[in-house]
Amino acid sequence: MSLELIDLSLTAPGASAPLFAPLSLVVSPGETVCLMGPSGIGKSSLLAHIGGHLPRGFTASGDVRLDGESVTHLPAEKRGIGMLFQQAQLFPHLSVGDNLAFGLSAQVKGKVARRAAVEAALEQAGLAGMADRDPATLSGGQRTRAALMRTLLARPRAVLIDEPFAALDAELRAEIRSFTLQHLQAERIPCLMVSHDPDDGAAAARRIALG
Ligand SMILES: Nc1ncnc2c1ncn2[C@@H]1O[C@H](COP(=O)(O)OP(=O)(O)OP(=O)(O)O)[C@@H](O)[C@H]1O
Repeated sequence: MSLELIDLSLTAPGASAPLFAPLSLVVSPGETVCLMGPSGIGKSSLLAHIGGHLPRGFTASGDVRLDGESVTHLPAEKRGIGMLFQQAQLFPHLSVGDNLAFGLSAQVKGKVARRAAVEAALEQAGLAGMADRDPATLSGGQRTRAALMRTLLARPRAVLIDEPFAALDAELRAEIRSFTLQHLQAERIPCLMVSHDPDDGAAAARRIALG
C-alpha cells in the first residue's frame, strides 16, 4: 500500500492565497513520514483533506492516491484511511472489546472469528483480559494502544496521525511511539504523522516541512 500526494494545495475559508506551497509526496508501504511546520500552516487541515474530512469553506487542489488510485473525490468512508488523534477516541459507552470490534473489518465474518480477532489484537497491545473494561478505566497509554488496534483492525490502506503521543508522559511516549510505528511497519501501512515533537520526527523514516 502506498499513499501519494500530487501537487496538493489548500486555501482556508476567506483567504486569498493557499496555506502552503503545493506538496507532492509518496509515502511507501510501511513508511512513516513526519509532517512538521509552523503553527497555522495547515498540517491538521492537510490530514483532514487526505482523510476526506476537510471542513466546509476550504478549497483544495491536487490529487490524493492510494496504490495509484485517486481517492480525492471519494467520501471519507470509502477511502479506507484510518485516523488517530491526540485524545485517543474510544467510544465511552462501549466496552474496550466492543470498541475494537467496531473497528473490525467487515471482511472478518462470524461472531467467533470476530471475537478471536479482537482478543488477538488486545493481546498484541498488552491489553489481554481487558475486553470488558470501560475505556474510562484505562490509562492514557492503554487507551492509545487500544485506539491504534481499533484503527488497524479496520485494515486501513493508510493511517494519518495528529500529535498522537503529546498527551502522554515522556517515558510512555517513547514506548507508545515505537509500538505504533512498529505495528504500522509490520502491517506495511503508509503513515503520515503530524507532530511538533522532534523525537517523533527522529523516529519517523523521513521528515518533511510544510512551507
Ligand atoms: N474553519 C476555519 N475557518 C477559517 N480558517 C480556518 C478554519 N480552520 C482552520 N483555519 C485556518 O487554517 C489554517 C490552518 O490550520 P491548521 O489547524 O490546519 O494548522 P496547523 O498547521 O495544524 O496548526 P497547529 O500546528 O497550530 O495545529 C490556520 O491559519 C487556521 O487559522
